[in-house]
Amino acid sequence: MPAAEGPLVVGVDSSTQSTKALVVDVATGAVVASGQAPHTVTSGAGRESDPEEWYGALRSALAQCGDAARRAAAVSVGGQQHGLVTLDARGRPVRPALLWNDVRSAPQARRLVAELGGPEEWAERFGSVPGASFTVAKWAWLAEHEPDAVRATAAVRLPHDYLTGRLAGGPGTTDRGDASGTGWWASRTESYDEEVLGRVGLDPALLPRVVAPGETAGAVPGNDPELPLPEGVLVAAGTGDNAAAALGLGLLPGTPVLSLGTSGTVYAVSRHRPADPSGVVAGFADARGDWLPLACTLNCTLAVDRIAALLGLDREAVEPGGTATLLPYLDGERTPDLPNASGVLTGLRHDTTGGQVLQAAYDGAVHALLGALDHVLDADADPTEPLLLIGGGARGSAWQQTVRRLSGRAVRVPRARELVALGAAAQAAGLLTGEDPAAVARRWGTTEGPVLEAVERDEAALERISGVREGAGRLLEGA
Ligand SMILES: Nc1ncnc2c1ncn2[C@@H]1O[C@H](COP(=O)(O)OP(=O)(O)O)[C@@H](O)[C@H]1O
Ligand SMILES: O=C(CO)[C@@H](O)[C@H](O)COP(=O)(O)O
Repeated sequence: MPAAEGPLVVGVDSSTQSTKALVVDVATGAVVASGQAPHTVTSGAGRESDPEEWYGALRSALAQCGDAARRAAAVSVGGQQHGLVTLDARGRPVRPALLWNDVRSAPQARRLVAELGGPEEWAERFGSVPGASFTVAKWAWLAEHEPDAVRATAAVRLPHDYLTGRLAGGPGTTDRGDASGTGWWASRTESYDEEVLGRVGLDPALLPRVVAPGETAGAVPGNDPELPLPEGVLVAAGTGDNAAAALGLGLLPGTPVLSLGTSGTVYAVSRHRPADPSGVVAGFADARGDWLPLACTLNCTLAVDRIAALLGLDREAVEPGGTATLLPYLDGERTPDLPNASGVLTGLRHDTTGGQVLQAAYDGAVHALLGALDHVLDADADPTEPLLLIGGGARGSAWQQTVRRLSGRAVRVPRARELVALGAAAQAAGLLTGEDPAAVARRWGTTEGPVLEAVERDEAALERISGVREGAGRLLEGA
């Protein structure tokens, strides 16, 4: 790894499957050390993860960075959005966190939307119509199913809040980007909404202070001998992982991003506060003071990898042609809003090959994301602007070619791999230098990488998938 010129900062990505840490040179953006450690996520009815394990993974990822982490001057955490972390009076988790992809809270979300004025009112006031992923629905689920856990809760946090709190100590903070995915932070007023909190019986005193963009969350007190960071390291506000990636790309309004990770997301930065009553677009805030309209699917890389495993194929062993259509809703789905759906495979013939079925899985996953692309972009966005492709899946040729064929747009694949961790690093760098974190990332050249030229959009495949989705009707609603 290259020698450092400037001060060093640490950027952390605590996502669904793992924690990744990068030590980055503020002067050049060079990654001088990195580490990664996995998380355990439950399978079955729900999706839960132990916050203590995330902190262990953070310590382990930092330890892999060796001496570089011990020389860092600032740190920041980007975390998976929406997860409900409940802490007791001593700051310990009351129970495992309920994650963004846990669909058990779908009935609570529907009830809340109906009780508080319907989708238009939610979109106008909160920027989003909450589904099962939103923290408010998870809290309502917990109150209904585990009232003892709710009674034992002295603090409510999001995943990045929890880790930021473990690093900085103190009473706890969050930021506008991650707060905007809770369903109790109103984008209209940029503050916690007492009416919705009252409705779900959550005392606002249990929530963290929302620090302003550029404000510090504190400094590492140096009381954890197993944390390989020096005492006094500044801790930046941190944010949700998608908002962190937007920082890491130095994103300007109108440039679309498609992220292929555990979740699939499509988003853009906007100067206008989003308010989509259809619920397709979540009207998140970004980490700088703008907005981040975003659509998210539950079934992306893990679902396609699972189909490849079922077929006994390598994930790249796709074949063109055929009539197979696959809706890969293995975990239920969020976009479209079908929390109880399961996967659907149709259009099989005697000559259908396994490779064609695998290609159909990629097509189904990408179709859901591209369907939301026009909704996240402002009317003035330039349609010739290349789509930025990021996340673990962006490294795969089958993913790249599927996005290219179904979008009809040019696709840029940044060489920089960990955009969430880089965005957190840029936020930490901004805290040190006073620069805008997105400008830091642009200075680092994080979007540099090959551009795949646009090809003609495969309208026939898109229409076939839309037709199957419409025709599947009640099949997709059942448990
Ligand atoms: N070379 C690759 N080709 C295609 N997919 C990949 C490749 N490497 C990793 N992936 C996929 O990326 C996923 C992880 O993406 P990542 O963005 O790191 O996850 P997370 O959303 O949890 O941060 C894995 O589940 C895997 O399917
Ligand atoms: O719920 C959302 C966005 O609203 C997800 O994007 C989560 O933030 C999880 O992200 P990854 O683990 O896939 O990065």
